[in-house]
Amino acid sequence: MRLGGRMAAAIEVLADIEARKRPVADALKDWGLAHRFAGSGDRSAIGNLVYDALRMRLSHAYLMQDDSETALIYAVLLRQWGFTLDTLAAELADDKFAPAAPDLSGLATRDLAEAEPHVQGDIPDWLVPSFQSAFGNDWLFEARAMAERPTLDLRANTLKAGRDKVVKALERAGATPTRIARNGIRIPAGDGAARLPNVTAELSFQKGWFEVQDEGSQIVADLVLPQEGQQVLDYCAGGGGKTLAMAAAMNNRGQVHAYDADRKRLAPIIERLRRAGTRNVQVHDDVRGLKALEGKLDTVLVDAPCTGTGTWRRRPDTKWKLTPRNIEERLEQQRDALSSAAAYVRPGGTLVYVTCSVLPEENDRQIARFTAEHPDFAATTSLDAWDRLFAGAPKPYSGDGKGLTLTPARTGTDGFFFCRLERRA
Ligand SMILES: C[S@@+](CC[C@H](N)C(=O)[O-])C[C@H]1O[C@@H](n2cnc3c(N)ncnc32)[C@H](O)[C@@H]1O
Repeated sequence: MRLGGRMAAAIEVLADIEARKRPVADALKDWGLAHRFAGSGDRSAIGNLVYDALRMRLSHAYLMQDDSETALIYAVLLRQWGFTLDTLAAELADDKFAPAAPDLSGLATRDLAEAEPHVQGDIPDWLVPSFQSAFGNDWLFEARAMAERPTLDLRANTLKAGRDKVVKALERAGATPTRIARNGIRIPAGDGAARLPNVTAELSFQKGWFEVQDEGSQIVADLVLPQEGQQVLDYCAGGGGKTLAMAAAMNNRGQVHAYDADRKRLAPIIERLRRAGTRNVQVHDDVRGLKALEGKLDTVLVDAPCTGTGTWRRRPDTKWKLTPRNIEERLEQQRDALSSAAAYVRPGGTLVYVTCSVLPEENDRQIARFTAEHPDFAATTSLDAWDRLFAGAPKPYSGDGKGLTLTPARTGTDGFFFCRLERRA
């Protein structure tokens, strides 16, 4: 397919997402199934157009004075993919599938600096106060970085292979060590139609040498500081991203109990543990199986259900679907998960709270509420652990050194919040 056909396909997919309120991945997959002539390069270029359009939907619409799918896709090419009006016109000149160009004059005449701040930052207007509260004067800079394409991050599984070995195995894909996480590997996002390599098809992946995991997720798993021989509970284990990282950090010694209230989310963990060569993880899909652990564990991690604002780069559609009610629901779920999980921490043990959100409601304020309701727990500093583990690395946001917030702009990762609490002995 040429560019015009890819643009037309992206417009069709965007319209489908809007009309049927569908997840992007589902809409793209269906388009691929209905258009089997499209090759993998076409499909990933169409995916890039769709995701890029969603990341910067508001600012594109403002400059184009038009929020139609066609206007958004033209804006992607002219604002994000490096085309000029002339090079784009030349590229589409004899392409019969190219969608008719909308009015493009606004790109030259309108000034984004005159738009409302939330339009400049490509975030919903009602979230501006939360962003201001989280980042102060940096909020717009932070919001903009959340509208960029993310890198593909991997974690070397030290039970099977060191980072250097994985970097070498993935040299062709442009893999390099990450800046902060000690076992992290990064593959650049690429520009325009560039396709990310399918790393899970690599033999080294099948052999368990690495996992796909954002660097921020690796960092927070490291900050849990799981020690060899300890008893750890991953109370919201999901598919096991952090379970696997902690089990490897513990060098297969001690025990990680992995539990999730949702069996379907937990299911992939079995195959992942097998591939990774992990031998110190016990998976629980029934909370009754945790009864004997009450008050006994050294460390309990609550990687809480959250709005996922920290992952907007990867799932930009969720940015526009989020409602205040969703936040309220998540706050309740977080509160439940935290107070249930706290029961498993031994006196003198540690409770760790993590979200992949940057909203203070879900982070510092949730911790303040928890400690007010549970006076036997106190938040402790984590900045010293950060300095010890990641000396010389950029630092996360932190008002008091206790709650740490990672962001695309600050740490070059997805957005994450981390806070360690100690239970009085
Ligand atoms: C952010 S995800 C976990 C991601 C996972 N830790 C990882 O690193 O891949 C949050 C998980 O919490 C689970 N969850 C929500 N409420 C829970 C509760 N009250 N008890 C246990 N798990 C819960 C959800 O099913 C979901 O899988």
